[in-house]
Amino acid sequence: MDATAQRRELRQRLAEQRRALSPAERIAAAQGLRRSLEQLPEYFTDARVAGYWASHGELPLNLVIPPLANRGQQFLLPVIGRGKHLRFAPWQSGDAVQPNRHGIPEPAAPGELLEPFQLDLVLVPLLGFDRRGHRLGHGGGYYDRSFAFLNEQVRPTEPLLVGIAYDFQELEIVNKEPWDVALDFVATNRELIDCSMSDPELETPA
Ligand SMILES: Nc1nc2c(c(=O)[nH]1)N(C=O)[C@@H](CNc1ccc(C(=O)N[C@@H](CCC(=O)O)C(=O)O)cc1)CN2
Ligand SMILES: Nc1ncnc2c1ncn2[C@@H]1O[C@H](COP(=O)(O)OP(=O)(O)OP(=O)(O)O)[C@@H](O)[C@H]1O
Repeated sequence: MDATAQRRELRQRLAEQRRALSPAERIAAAQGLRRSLEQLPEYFTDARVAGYWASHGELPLNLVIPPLANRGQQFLLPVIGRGKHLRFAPWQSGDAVQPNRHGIPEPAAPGELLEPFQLDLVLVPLLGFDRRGHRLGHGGGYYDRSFAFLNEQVRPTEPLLVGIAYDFQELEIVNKEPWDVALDFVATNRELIDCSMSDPELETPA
């Protein structure tokens, strides 16, 4: 099996595993995720926090989003733009949404669209991750394209990228492609992982 077929099979296995969770497991995970994010000071202080509308069995952010508004922080959802670039629209509970081309809700009539560099903290959806912060997504390359500018900067910087995942989405090694943008942290239902602290032994030789 070639590398592309392997990646496809891995994506399928991870997506199925996620979809097979019971409602009780999903609720428990959402509570665990909130506790993990509460370990991250930026979650309490950053002015502009982007997330996602959970679909395909993704870990729900519904316990993570409401406290932001209470603290006066802005929450934003991704909007698919031209050339597979993401922009981000402020969204509050009750604001109208409409499905994008993948069937995922996005703000229907955004008053304002922010560019990725204008964000402070981004909660990034993913299918698989490793402790170095390498990420396996749905294969659309949306996040890699939109945050490619971070690869020319010393990390961590703003925006801070925090992958959001169930613990079983952790992989030993996610092979890095040249265009991949690494995550600074991963927050799971069990822990907050600081990817800059990852064991250098895990680094693949150049
Ligand atoms: N909740 C959420 N919103 C998001 C993302 C995400 O991963 N999760 N994205 C992250 O990039 C962007 C949308 N990208 C997506 C890319 C592919 C698929 C998808 O369903 N792909 C199919 C296979 C490809 C296809 O035929 O479209 C699949 O995985 O079954 C969904 C979203 C922006 N919004
Ligand atoms: N900065 C970039 N410029 C041009 N093409 C890119 C860039 N980043 C990614 N791509 C393209 O997007 C495709 C998908 O990339 P990849 O498999 O890493 O997506 P992903 O991170 O899994 O998806 P997503 O970010 O949507 O969740 C790649 O085949 C690559 O050609």
